[in-house]
Amino acid sequence: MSMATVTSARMPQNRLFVPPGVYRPQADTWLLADALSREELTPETEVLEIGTGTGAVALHAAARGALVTAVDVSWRAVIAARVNALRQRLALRVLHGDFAARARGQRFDLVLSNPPYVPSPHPRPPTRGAERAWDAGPDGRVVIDRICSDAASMLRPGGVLLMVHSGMCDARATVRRLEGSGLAARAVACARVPWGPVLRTRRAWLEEAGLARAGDAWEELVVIRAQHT
Ligand SMILES: C[S@@+](CC[C@H](N)C(=O)[O-])C[C@H]1O[C@@H](n2cnc3c(N)ncnc32)[C@H](O)[C@@H]1O
Repeated sequence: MSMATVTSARMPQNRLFVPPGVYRPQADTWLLADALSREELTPETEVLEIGTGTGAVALHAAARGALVTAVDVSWRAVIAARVNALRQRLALRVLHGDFAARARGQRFDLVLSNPPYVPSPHPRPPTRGAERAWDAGPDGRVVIDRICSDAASMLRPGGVLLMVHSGMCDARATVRRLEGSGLAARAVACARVPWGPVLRTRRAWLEEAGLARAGDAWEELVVIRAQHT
């Protein structure tokens, strides 16, 4: 597994429309995009991006010719992704809603996600507001666990899930869960990034919850790749 230098070199970030309340693409976005760059895509490859935000990663796949569907619970994100697709003249189907409801009954060759993964003192993730992009319950795994549970049914045989999340929310548990549903899973990339403002404001709670040690200032991001056998 390589420790990546995360760059936005492959992504036209300056051309992205990022309205207030929509997740601004950052290190985790680029790490997922880098992992995506290593996957083979053809015009027949059907891709689903769960939690598309601005559509940055989905558009990266669309620019390589894949047939891409993106889904997000946030209407603002849906509109941003549609605007960004129009601006870049790329075909992208953007659906509003929870991924499980919108992907039900469909199978994809590639499922991508940079889901909410920040541990939060609140027992349940928020149902509205910008925090929906990062807050994921006390262990940071509420959405990750749901994606793990649904991965096998969303993928075609041979299909691949690429999911990025924080080392703080137990990447090994993700690998175990995915393997438990019959997928071959491993970490394929990681990057160390400085704590952002959300983690910094939660320092006392994270330390008390045993998710961080005093003085921690760097977070490890991990991309898990899981293949349907
Ligand atoms: C960390 S942001 C990632 C955005 C974008 N993919 C990126 O990497 O820049 C997570 C996104 O997931 C969306 N989201 C959260 N829960 C979701 C769910 N259950 N179904 C679909 N989208 C969800 C949020 O609204 C947010 O846009």
